[in-house]
Amino acid sequence: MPTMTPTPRLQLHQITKRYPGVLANDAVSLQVAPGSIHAVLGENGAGKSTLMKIIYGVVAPDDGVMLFNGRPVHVRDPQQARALGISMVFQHFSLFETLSVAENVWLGLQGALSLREVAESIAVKASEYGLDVDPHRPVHSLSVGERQRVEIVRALLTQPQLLILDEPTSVLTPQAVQRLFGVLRQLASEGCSILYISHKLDEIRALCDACTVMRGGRVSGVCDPRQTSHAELSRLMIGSEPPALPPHRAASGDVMLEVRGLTLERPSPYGTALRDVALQVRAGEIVGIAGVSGNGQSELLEVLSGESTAAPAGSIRLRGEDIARCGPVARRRRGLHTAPEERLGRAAVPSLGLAHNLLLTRRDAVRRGGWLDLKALRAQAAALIERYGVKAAGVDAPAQSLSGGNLQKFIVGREIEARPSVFIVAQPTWGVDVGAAAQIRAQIVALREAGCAVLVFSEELDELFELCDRLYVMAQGRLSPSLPVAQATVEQVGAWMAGLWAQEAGHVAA
Ligand SMILES: Nc1ncnc2c1ncn2[C@@H]1O[C@H](COP(=O)(O)OP(=O)(O)OP(=O)(O)O)[C@@H](O)[C@H]1O
Repeated sequence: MPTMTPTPRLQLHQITKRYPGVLANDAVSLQVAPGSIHAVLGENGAGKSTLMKIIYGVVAPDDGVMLFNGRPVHVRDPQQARALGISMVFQHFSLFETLSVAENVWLGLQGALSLREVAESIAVKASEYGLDVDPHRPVHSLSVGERQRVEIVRALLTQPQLLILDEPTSVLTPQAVQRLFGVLRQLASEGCSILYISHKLDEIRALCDACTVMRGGRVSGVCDPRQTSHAELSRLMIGSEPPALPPHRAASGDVMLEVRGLTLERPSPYGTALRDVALQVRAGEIVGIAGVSGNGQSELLEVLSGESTAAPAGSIRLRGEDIARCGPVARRRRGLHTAPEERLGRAAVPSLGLAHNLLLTRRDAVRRGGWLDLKALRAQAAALIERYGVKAAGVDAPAQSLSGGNLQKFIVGREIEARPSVFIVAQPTWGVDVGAAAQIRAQIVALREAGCAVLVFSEELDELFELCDRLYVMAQGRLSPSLPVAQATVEQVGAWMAGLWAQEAGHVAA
């Protein structure tokens, strides 16, 4: 007898995947209808990315069956997945740094088109979906947000029947998120199914028509997110609602970090020049830098962390001392710690164990004469893993074996635990589940309460409004005047993100 429902686009039965020490997927079953936008929700390390990689042929399951359009398939590699009509946008990008956007995409298409044709189709696709991507830019010059747009355009170019997105909006602005949702709804209405991994419950409820929740490698629930409240989703995922932030304390202290007259030519032809940037961060306050990525944030972050020492002498002061020409080690010695936005590569050595990754910025286990106290180092890593709820096979688990959110918790924790007097962090809760995000924010607030001066770069306005006492907005290499969060509105900050603060003379607060 013919069935009333259409053949599912994707069916997974009892998919199991073991890694040393963890059962990443434990008999997972999941079904996605044609044209459905299906959310996969779960705390960090729940097994979402592993499951998606199995569907896309990056990881082979130990057990289980996959059907695509009703037919059993064994997807051996991503090339075969794409041939079937499955495309994926990864959480960690897979672009070659030294190549241009078009060259990267062209490589993936295996010579089906000329490079010029690829560049043209990228430009067409990008403008069709309102994604700002220049095919000729070299990838190394792109910010994280820009790279993500490239990945999305690249996936769309393959005309997928099933598109997998692993936290696609984590670095997009609110406007760009809305545009992306428009794109995804359009794709779905054309019959393309979408698997959508996200930690943002509001997005899932606004976008998705089905939701599979995972916990500890298993499916812990299936629901219609449009009919499920924020609190219920939270509970399904982490067993409770995330705690609210402790209240703000009023007084702030001395100026700890001061930037004045910071003008800097662009470090590469595609970088952003900094123009007369000025900011202050006082002890006991959290100051945010809002703005769309690619507007000079990475350049500012580099000169603040000491990764670049190109800032003019006297333009960056720590407690009044000129540190513009100090490297990162000298800055850390003076109490300034930075957690950059790119976790794998800049903040962690992917192949190195977690304990050894502590050594990148922490010297607590280094004894006189450079002797390394391995026992102390491992104990330090173990304590961090425990305190921040990092899911990892142990202190020697290589950084690259951690799920995105868990590595994030480890790195942010590593810097917070250093008890810095000035802490600079970019996208502190990128890819982190709601429970862990609340925990990281609470730790940042605790740092402030202990008198630390905190500077947070984030593209998430909600996060900045929740965390910060004051905000600056960055646009085209310039920094707006500072704005107390209590007086700021999303609309105003949005307008400032387009560089429009100059027109609001008189509105400026100190
Ligand atoms: N290559 C690997 N080697 C060893 N363990 C791995 C590997 N990849 C993933 N794991 C482990 O499998 C588990 C599931 O990880 P996965 O990346 O699928 O989680 P996730 O739900 O996507 O998390 P997140 O939200 O943080 O991205 C984690 O405990 C992780 O440490």
